[in-house]
Amino acid sequence: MNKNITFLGAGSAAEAILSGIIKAGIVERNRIRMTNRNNIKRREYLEEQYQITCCENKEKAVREADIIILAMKPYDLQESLSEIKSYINKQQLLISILAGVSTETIIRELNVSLPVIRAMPNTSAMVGYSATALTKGRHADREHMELAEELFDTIGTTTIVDENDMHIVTAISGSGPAYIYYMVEAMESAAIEAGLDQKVAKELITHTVIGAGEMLQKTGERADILRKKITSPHGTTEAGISVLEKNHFQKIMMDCVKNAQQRSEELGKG
Ligand SMILES: NC(=O)C1=CN([C@@H]2O[C@H](COP(=O)(O)OP(=O)(O)OC[C@H]3O[C@@H](n4cnc5c(N)ncnc54)[C@H](OP(=O)(O)O)[C@@H]3O)[C@@H](O)[C@H]2O)C=CC1
Ligand SMILES: O=C(O)[C@@H]1CCC=N1
Repeated sequence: MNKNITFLGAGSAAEAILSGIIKAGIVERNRIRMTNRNNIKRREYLEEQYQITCCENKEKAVREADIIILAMKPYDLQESLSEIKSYINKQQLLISILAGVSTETIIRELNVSLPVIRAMPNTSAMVGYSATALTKGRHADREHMELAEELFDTIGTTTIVDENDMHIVTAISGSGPAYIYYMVEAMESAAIEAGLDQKVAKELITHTVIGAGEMLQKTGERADILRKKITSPHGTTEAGISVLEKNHFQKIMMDCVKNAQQRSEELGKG
């Protein structure tokens, strides 16, 4: 990809994407720039770790970019856009990964008919497994979307969705890895409490999660069917699941997703 890419924001989401892009080798390192608000140590770490250019000067980084990736927190958006507003031009593509924030909000804040793509990746980008959802703003065309797909395909899968669906998408695949990690934390605690070595527990649980994911993908079976195949009558799985059922685990998970979705909606309102 013969494009200069500038990240505005150098936190965990930006690093996950950066790391995936670099591993894929789709963009030369000297074409990638990263800026943040003021954390110099973070910029030094990223420069050393990835051999890219990190800078404080946003003007040069933005003016020379073909693709600008917004990766700051939603509440830092206004300040960030006001800093770069005068350096942006319509030939550039702006990709926002901000939870909740619509393409219209960005277009309005910039007051320019700029192509904007909204993306919701997740941190599994770091290992090439992001499930990224993409949607385009009103000034973006097919070519812009294809460019965004080309970029995000290097860090996992891409799915085009309606912008109205971005809140629920953020709740399931943006935040989703955290729910899995939370469950893994509890499984590890139970294993250690039962006397299992921590390393052994981690190894077994990690492969269990990977295996379950692969089963969902490769068999194409519904989750409830796969679950039932493990649940022998009067067996251990039934005993375990009965506690989840008694404690309304599925309702809790649904509430968890709904709350995340609502939070995305709130973030979008500013
Ligand atoms: N974490 C995740 O799993 C995912 C996050 N997202 C989205 O990505 C965004 C970033 O999240 P995350 O990486 O977790 O957050 P972090 O807090 O880790 O990073 C935020 C970054 O934004 C920088 N920043 C703040 N203000 C400005 C500014 N004015 N100009 C340039 N950079 C600025 C910060 O710099 P400094 O440190 O100097 O203050 C920091 O590098 C959020 O909008 C989130 O919704 C999307 C998908 C997944
Ligand atoms: O927690 C957040 O707000 C971000 C968006 C999706 C994942 N992390």
